[in-house]
Amino acid sequence: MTAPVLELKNVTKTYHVKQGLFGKPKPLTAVNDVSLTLGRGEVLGLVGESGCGKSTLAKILLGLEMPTSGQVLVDGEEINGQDRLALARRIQPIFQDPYSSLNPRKTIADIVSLPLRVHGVGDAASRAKSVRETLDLVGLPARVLNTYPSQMSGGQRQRVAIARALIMHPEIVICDEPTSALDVSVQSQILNLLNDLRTEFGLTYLFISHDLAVVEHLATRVAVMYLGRIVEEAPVATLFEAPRHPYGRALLNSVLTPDPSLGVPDTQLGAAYPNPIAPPSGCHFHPRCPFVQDHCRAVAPRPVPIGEGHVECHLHDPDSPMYRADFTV
Ligand SMILES: Nc1ncnc2c1ncn2[C@@H]1O[C@H](COP(=O)(O)OP(=O)(O)OP(=O)(O)O)[C@@H](O)[C@H]1O
Repeated sequence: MTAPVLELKNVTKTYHVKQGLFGKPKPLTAVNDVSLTLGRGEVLGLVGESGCGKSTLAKILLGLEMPTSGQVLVDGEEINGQDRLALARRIQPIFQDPYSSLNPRKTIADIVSLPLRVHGVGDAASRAKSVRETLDLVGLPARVLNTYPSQMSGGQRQRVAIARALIMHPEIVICDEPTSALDVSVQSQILNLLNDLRTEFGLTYLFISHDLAVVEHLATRVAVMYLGRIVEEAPVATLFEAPRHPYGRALLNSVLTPDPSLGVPDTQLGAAYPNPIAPPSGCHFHPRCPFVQDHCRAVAPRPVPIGEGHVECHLHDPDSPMYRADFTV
């Protein structure tokens, strides 16, 4: 891996959720002790079912949520509360639905120049020049400058969102399902654009997607998230050829729903996704795991380094009674 540009160390985010009108708030751990490292120029694909904590992780990286515990480091420097504005210059988001993430009352010129104005970068003339150059970069003509999001197609709107993200010259872009609201015919154009921009500017992406074909196409590494934890992380080829965690395999075998708005792969795992307020004992995946044994119900697995990644499963832990040296799923 190249020098790490972004590191998460034991990051946990716990919300307190009230159930019913008079219920006492109960802890819900949306992100649970996550450690991840992104090398410069890498694309880390983050996959998992709806509710597993992907967006919460993205919000923590964007400074929109503070972690309950753990550290976020950019270029080896820990980011804390006061650094959030500075962080926003280096980490920018592209969200799923460009229509709701773009202010319908603002012109494209206003939308794309907003980050420059918020951060007090340049004067009006230099900002206008940056906007024109950035729109050109994402394949939009200067004539769109004075139009509104409603006058554009979905693909054009996502290009505007990409321009807004890039105008600050960020190092890291958090792409949260950036193509799932788009027509299939437009998706590949946007993916190719993201890929070209990454190569040209040496960008690092965290790429959140439920679409494994997209992740395989774009990512260099993949992290599989389940109930707030990264249960498997590996280079993309390794994960797609031989997933080591039973959940990783289930995801790969999943039939993707034809309706992208659902954003949920059908894992065909039978048992329902667990309630994060009352997670299963031991290994959180045990109620759905085809390899479950009593040990899994009693003891939580620990992350075991394997190759250039890690996996959390007793079958891979040499210290576990379930260890099977030859196990692949
Ligand atoms: N502000 C909040 N307050 C309470 N619970 C929250 C909050 N935000 C998220 N959660 C809960 O945290 C868990 C993780 O949610 P999150 O949105 O991060 O998942 P996700 O994987 O991004 O799902 P999706 O793909 O549907 O967006 C869920 O159980 C969700 O209900």
